[in-house]
Order: sequence, then structure tokens, then C-alpha cells
Amino acid sequence: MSKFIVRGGNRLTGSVKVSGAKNSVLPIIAASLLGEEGESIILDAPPLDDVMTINKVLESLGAGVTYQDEIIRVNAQELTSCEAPYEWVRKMRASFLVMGPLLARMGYTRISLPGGCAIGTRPIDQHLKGFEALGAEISLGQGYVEAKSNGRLRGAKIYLDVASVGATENIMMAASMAEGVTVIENAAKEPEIVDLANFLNGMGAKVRGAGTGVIRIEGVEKLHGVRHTVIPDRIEAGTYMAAAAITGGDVYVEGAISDHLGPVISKLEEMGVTIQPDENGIRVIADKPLKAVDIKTLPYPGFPTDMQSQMMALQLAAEGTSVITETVFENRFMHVDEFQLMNAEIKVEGRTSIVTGNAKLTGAKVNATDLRAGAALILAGLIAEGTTEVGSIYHIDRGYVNLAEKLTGLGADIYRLTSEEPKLEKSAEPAADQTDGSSLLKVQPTWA
Ligand SMILES: CC(=O)N[C@H]1[C@@H](OP(=O)(O)OP(=O)(O)OC[C@H]2O[C@@H](n3ccc(=O)[nH]c3=O)[C@H](O)[C@@H]2O)O[C@H](CO)[C@@H](O)[C@@H]1O
Ligand SMILES: C=C(OP(=O)(O)O)C(=O)O
Repeated sequence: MSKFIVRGGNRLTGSVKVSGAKNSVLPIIAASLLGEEGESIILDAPPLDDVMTINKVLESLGAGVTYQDEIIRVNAQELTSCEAPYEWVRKMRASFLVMGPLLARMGYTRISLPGGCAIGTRPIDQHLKGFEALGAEISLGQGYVEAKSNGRLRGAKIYLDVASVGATENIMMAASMAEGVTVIENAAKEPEIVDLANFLNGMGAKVRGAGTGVIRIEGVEKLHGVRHTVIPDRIEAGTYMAAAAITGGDVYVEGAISDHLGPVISKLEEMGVTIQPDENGIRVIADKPLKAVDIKTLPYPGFPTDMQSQMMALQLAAEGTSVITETVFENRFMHVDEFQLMNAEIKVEGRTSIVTGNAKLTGAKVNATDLRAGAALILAGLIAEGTTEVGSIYHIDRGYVNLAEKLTGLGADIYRLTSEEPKLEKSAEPAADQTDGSSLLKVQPTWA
């Protein structure tokens, strides 16, 4: 199995460039299916396994997709299939985002229930509630969701019970081609939602209010391809900021947008780290011992759950005891067991972790239990005594471009030990709770 091998002890310095945002490019690629005329050109598309996977989904639907030099070209003028198969969708949750565009454009779609990081049950009830409000008929069976509409979807008012990023995106895309006006209330406000809205508007859609809790979409009859540059990845940026902080380093994170990183910057400052944003990036200087901080994850603009495990690594290095409360996902502390293998002292009580600082971390063989957990273990490895081997790195490859190379460029001692097997296709099995999808629905499926 491929691994990252990290030897701790090096202080990171220099400059690192952030890639395009995974969580922006994936919905944007899905949205490109709406383009009935012309092609979409997506710039700064990061070369991630997730991007390759969603490209495969689009190809399986009949779209023409090319990817070169971080530019994706999608020609979706002719689609030949409305079905996204298990083979691709099981690997990542975001592939479920083709449902909204297919339903809007083709009036029918059949999609396998999604995979992705096993950090909680991750139901899709809010997506389906939105589609039903737009007039779609939904049925479920054998791990697939089927949706059909009798003619065009119809605009509706939809209140989301949780401000779900994916549901907001899926509904926004479907509503873009609906007849009439859709209003999404309690919409997610993440920067990736704004990026998607900008992409859709470039295609000819009329989406207003993205980035606020109320999004208004006036449906149009047809959309066309557009040229669009993906925003920088705020979670990748935050991870390099954390790497600088944990190693007592001085790193310029090129491309990081401080407006997208408000809570991460605040928490690092509370820990005693100096943050100097400018128009091209953020300089992070850690020249004092880190102080303990408490963190609570929340939907944007709250502290991002996708930075929770990386911050836990920092809390281990800080002076004093810190607390993390995870409110977004119910099972996102799997990295705790792995940190403990490195001599960390962490107590989990429900959704809260109590982290004892000043940890004398020692290198160990650990597993990336999910994407961000993998990044966090590498951060811990950067300060651990001896060698840390991080396995299951197919999770990390889903979301970090050239992680070892970028860290090496900053002076870290890390490399990838590559082995032939198992390939991503074979190793990324769906979570146990996703075999027939019934646990994702929160409503009783018709086949139960
Ligand atoms: C590809 C992508 O963009 N992934 C991000 C997206 O995931 P994703 O879009 O899956 O996350 P959501 O915002 O939908 O999930 C937030 C919470 O809402 C719940 N929920 C969601 C949908 C639904 O229909 N019903 C429901 O109850 C989830 O179980 C979770 O507890 O936002 C998450 C929260 O910021 C991030 O961690 C992921 O990195
Ligand atoms: C949870 C994540 O991704 P996904 O939603 O694609 O599983 C993440 O990016 O940390």
C-alpha cells in the first residue's frame, strides 16, 4: 500500500502555492452538464483523484471531457445517458451533484447513492426534498435514487432543515432551468456556493443572493458553456497555514484568500501565530510557543469542519488543554485513535474532544481514516520524534495536490512510498452504512 513517510523535526519556511478548490471544482464540473450550447472551460482545476472521478461520471453520461494543464473542457451539448453508476458515484459524495443538472436538463435521472469520507451518515434527504418541491417524483431502490419530472421543473420556495452545502448546490443547479422562481431559505453560505453561482450565471442563469442564507433563482430555458476560473482551496490553504504554525515556521501561502479563512485565522492568532494577509496570499509566522484554544465547528462563516483534525494536531503541540466540539458531522473524530498511536492524550466525550497539549509525539504507523484526518496525521508527523508512516493515502489524494512535493518545498522531510496495489478503484469501498442507501434518507424507502 502507498504511504507517506514523514520524519519530524524540520521547521517549514518559504512559499507554497494553493491549488484550485476541490469543493468548488466538483459542483462546477457537475454544473457544466447544463450547457446545451458551446463548451465550458474550467481553469485552475486541481489534478485530484476526485476530479478524475467526476470527469469519468460526466463521460459516462455522454459528455466530452478533456483535462490538460489544470484546464477542463466539457462539451455537454449531447448527453447519451441519465444514469450515474455505482462504479463512480460510490467513490465520492460530490458525484451525487450530477443529479440536479440531469434532472433539470433531461427530466429524468438515476443515480447511485454517494460515497465520500465516512465521517457520518451523511443523508441526502434535503437534496431530495428540494427536488420534490421543484416537482420531481423520487423513488428509491437497490442503492439508487430515481427522479423524474413531467415537463420542466417548477420554481418553488424551499426551506432547508440544515444548511447543507451539497443540497444548496444541487437545488441551485436544478432550479436554474426550472420554470419560474425558486427561493432557497437557510441556504449554505460557503465561498464554494458563490463560486458555483458565478459559474451558473456565466452560463446564463439568474442566481442572486449566493453567500447569504437566502438564494433566489429565476429559471431560464437554456444554458450555455462558459469560461471560469476556480477559487483557491481554502482548506488546502488552511492546512499549509497549520503546517507553518505547528513547526514554528514562516511560510507564505500563495493564493490563500483571507476573507475565506476568517475563523482559521482568528484561531491561529489566538494561539499566538502572526498572520499577515496581502492581496496575493497570507504569510504565517509562528515564533512563539502555541497556546491552547477551544474550537467549535459550524457551517460557514463558522469554523470549517474540514479544518478540525488539522487544528487538533496544533492543539496537541500547544501549551495547555484545548477542546474541540464537532457540530457538523457526528463521526469526525476517527483521527483521535491514530493520534493516540503517536502518544497523544485525547479524550472523546460525544461530539467533544479534550486535547492535552505539550504532547511528546512519537512517530508511528498510522492510517488516514479520511481525507483531512490524513492531512492532520502528516502535520503531527512533522513534529513527532522519529518516523511516521501514514497509510490509506488514497483519501489524501482525493483532496491534496502534490502534498509531499509542496511540503518538501518548504523544507519538510516527507516522501511518498508508492506501491502498485491496491488501486483507488479497489480500495475506496463504500462505507458500511451506504450499501443500500436506506440509512441516508431519513425517510422510509419504498423497498424497506
Ligand atoms: C464536496 C464538498 O463540497 N464537500 C463538503 C460539503 O459536504 P456535503 O455537501 O456533503 O456537506 P453538507 O453541508 O451537506 O452536510 C452538513 C450536514 O448536513 C447533514 N445533511 C446534509 C444533506 C442532507 O440532505 N441532509 C443532512 O442531514 C450532513 O449529514 C451533515 O451533518 O460540505 C461539508 C460541510 O462543510 C464539508 O465537510 C465537505 O468537505
Ligand atoms: C469531507 C470532505 O470531502 P467530501 O465531502 O468530498 O467527502 C472534505 O473535503 O474534507
